[in-house]
Amino acid sequence: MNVIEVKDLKRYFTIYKRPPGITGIFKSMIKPKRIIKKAVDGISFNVTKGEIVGILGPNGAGKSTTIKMLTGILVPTEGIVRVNGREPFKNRIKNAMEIGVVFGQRTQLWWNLPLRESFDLIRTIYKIPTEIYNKNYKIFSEILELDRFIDTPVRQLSLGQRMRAEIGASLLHNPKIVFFDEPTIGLDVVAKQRIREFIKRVNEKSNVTVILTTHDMGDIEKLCDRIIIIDNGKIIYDGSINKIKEIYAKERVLVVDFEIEPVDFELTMGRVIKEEGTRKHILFNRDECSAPELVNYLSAKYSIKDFMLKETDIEHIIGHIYEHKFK
Ligand SMILES: Nc1ncnc2c1ncn2[C@@H]1O[C@H](COP(=O)(O)OP(=O)(O)OP(=O)(O)O)[C@@H](O)[C@H]1O
Repeated sequence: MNVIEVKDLKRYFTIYKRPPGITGIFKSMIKPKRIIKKAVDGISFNVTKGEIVGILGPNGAGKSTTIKMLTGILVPTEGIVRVNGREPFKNRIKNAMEIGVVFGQRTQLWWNLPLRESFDLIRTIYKIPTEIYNKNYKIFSEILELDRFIDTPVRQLSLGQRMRAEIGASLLHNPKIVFFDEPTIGLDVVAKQRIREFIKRVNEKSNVTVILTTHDMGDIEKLCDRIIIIDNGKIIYDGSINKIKEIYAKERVLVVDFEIEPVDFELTMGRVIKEEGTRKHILFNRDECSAPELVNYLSAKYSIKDFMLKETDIEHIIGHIYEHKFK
């Protein structure tokens, strides 16, 4: 069953550009220069109940704009968007009752109130029956350890504590779908793990559909069955992570430590994807050359201290897709 349906969805913004300098100010007063920014430019996808879908893309790709249309915050310029069978921007209140939303950079909690009172307000706003509230709070608190800071004002919470609180808060009313915009941004490794564990558990136990945007490949690998990659407002990949890995399975990375920084470094096979002092990460395709061939080539020209062969990880793969587009 599709809980989200998106068809040829577009959102354009009109931006007024002012030429530089004083003359620019006058010019823009007489005839402002209008530019249409196609933030989301005709995307289509469906999501079925219980899926965890990661929306990925470089900065400015259109991820947040997509989430904002799905949650009813933004009205689309064109196209169809349905969440739980409704158009979110037309049914904002009904929609809000059935979804949970966390924008990593913003808070839905009351800054000056202790967390407990923020939760109480959410219980009242969403009319959550006491029994459900108590049950959810108990489960969430166990994994997210909310009791440790439930009486602390939100403004005094650390980023990790606040994100645990935000994610717990977004699920108190048993939403069918949750939207997380960068839920682990700025968190340390342990806090990230705890949040991922929690999302996974709620998804498995309650079959909640999860849509998340992230730049963190750990979130993607640990959580998502499926990824949608957006670039320039268009979908360039929609499918499983495994499929992407298979496509890129022929690629390997040779990490080479040189004795000294090579002068006029040249490569006739593969390409450098990362440099750290005298260490270079060279990506090559096994169909085009073998690792020994590459090592022989390099050692004939430069002085090599050490080398190591690596599978391409998801971070490299996604970076590659962003740079070259998916074919
Ligand atoms: N209100 C707005 N007015 C004008 N342009 C906007 C507005 N909101 C977004 N944009 C533009 O639309 C494009 C997509 O923005 P969006 O925030 O959706 O990107 P994103 O993929 O979420 O990026 P990031 O990873 O940096 O958060 C960007 O070029 C952005 O500048």
